Amino acid sequence: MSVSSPGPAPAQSSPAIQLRGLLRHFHNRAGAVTKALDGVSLEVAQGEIFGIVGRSGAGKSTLIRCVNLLERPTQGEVRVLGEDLMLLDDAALRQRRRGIGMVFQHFNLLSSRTVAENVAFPLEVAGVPKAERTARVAEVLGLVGLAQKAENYPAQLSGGQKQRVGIARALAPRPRILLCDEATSALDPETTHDILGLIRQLRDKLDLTVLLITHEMAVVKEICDRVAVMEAGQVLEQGRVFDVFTRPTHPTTRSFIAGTIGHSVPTGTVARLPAPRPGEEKRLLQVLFAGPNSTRAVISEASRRYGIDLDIISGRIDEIAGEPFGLMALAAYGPSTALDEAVAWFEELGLVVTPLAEVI
Ligand SMILES: Nc1ncnc2c1ncn2[C@@H]1O[C@H](COP(=O)(O)OP(=O)(O)OP(=O)(O)O)[C@@H](O)[C@H]1O
Repeated sequence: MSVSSPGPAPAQSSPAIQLRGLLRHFHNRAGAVTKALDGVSLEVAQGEIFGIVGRSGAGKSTLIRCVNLLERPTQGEVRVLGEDLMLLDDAALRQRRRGIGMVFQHFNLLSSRTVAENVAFPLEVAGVPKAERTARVAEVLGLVGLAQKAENYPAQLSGGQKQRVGIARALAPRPRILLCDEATSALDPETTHDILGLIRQLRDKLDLTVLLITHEMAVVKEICDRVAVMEAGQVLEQGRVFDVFTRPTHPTTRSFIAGTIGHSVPTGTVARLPAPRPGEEKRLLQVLFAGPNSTRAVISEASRRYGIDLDIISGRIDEIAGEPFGLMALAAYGPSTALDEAVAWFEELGLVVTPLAEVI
């Protein structure tokens, strides 16, 4: 048995992963049903890093486990590299799973084995001859920057190093697809950044397709090309990360994003803002803008059109995958209806307006 790429070569145009109408229902003893997946459809293109984000219980783990059929959907279609996995017998499925590597939150390393032995494990299971195994282990440990640690035991490694071993083990059988199940959730922010950087590098170098699940929008912002936002077993929205961040359509997405790119406005500044005049209101707003509309021009025009005052409290430019977007905190003063009209006009122009209280 060799470690050459498992499974049939895909047609170039077919998506790496296609999920259609997935249902996964769990029945408890009392007869109640949990719809962990309630009609999920999505496609991940070859070479893409696709994120699934959602709160605890949204159905993310169930979904990612359906991709290699560790979890069998109650209904729906799971296609990987164009092939319907649900139609395969056990032996064929075991073989295809070698083409789908998996990385776990808690690394799942065997403590009694060295780093090299952990990485060799899936190759042993696949019956790869020893010499070939040794060469491949050295190669993947080099890829993840752990060549010097081959003879160490997991207990001698930091969390980030353990995850590098987890990634090397997943890559040893030369998968085309890498599933990452909260791969950085047990790591500190700096190590998270390193591991995400490594995953991106490996995607580029090995032409991998990566599907990751996370509860952190910051992870999505840092590494993903596209994202699906999940809640209660359903996909609320999906699209390019830049579009979902700058034009979220669902309140859950907005609240996820708010926590990630939200404003920090000094409380003293807010406290010093003047009170509204009688018959007027004061609203503190965050305005997110991307694309052709310059905010400064939009803000002065809104003042003129609606007879309101708009004071800029703070502003900054952020970016996702090199594409810039602006964030501005505004204090808006005027009659309630005029403020409503101005906000509606901003939104018509494609700006995303959120009460500042929701983002600080
Ligand atoms: N084996 C199971 N038996 C019964 N219910 C389950 C099972 N696995 C998951 N569930 C339920 O399905 C729903 C989705 O769970 P899932 O673990 O997929 O969510 P998640 O988004 O990954 O959350 P977390 O991040 O907390 O793992 C939850 O309500 C969970 O309790």
